[in-house]
Amino acid sequence: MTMQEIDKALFAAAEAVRAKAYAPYSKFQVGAAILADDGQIYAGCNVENAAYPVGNCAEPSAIAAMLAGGGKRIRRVYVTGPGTAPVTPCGGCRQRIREFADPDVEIISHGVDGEPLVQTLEQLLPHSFGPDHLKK
Ligand SMILES: O=c1ccn([C@H]2C[C@H](O)[C@@H](CO)O2)c(=O)[nH]1
Repeated sequence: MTMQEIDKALFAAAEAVRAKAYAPYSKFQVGAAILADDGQIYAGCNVENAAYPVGNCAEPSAIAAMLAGGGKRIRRVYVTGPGTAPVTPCGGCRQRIREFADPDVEIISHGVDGEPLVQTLEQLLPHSFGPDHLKK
């Protein structure tokens, strides 16, 4: 598969799961799709809650799907949401992606009425703290 075909598949997976997002409070449905080290695509949506702070973003849902499906490392991420502005992962999600991705992994942020924005994890989360820091 070419990179273009991979991104097309990631976009389609993010959009398919975004339609199922549970976002009755913000009405801001988000989908995230991960290409994992096993070659599979794993997707997840945001899941809000009446107790607002315990809702979760689409990215951790996709990470959970990856782990449940047998994937171990993140090779590429595609995030879709409403509007024209690129839907970039929030700070907490950048750190969650960091746990499973190398610094050069590209994250594509796409407000579906606008253009996709491609950035590396290093760009989104410079000088990050990660698992290596805990190794003696
Ligand atoms: O990258 C993002 C940004 C926002 N949201 C969700 C959280 C919340 O449910 C809604 C509005 O912030 O969008 C995500 O899932 N991922």
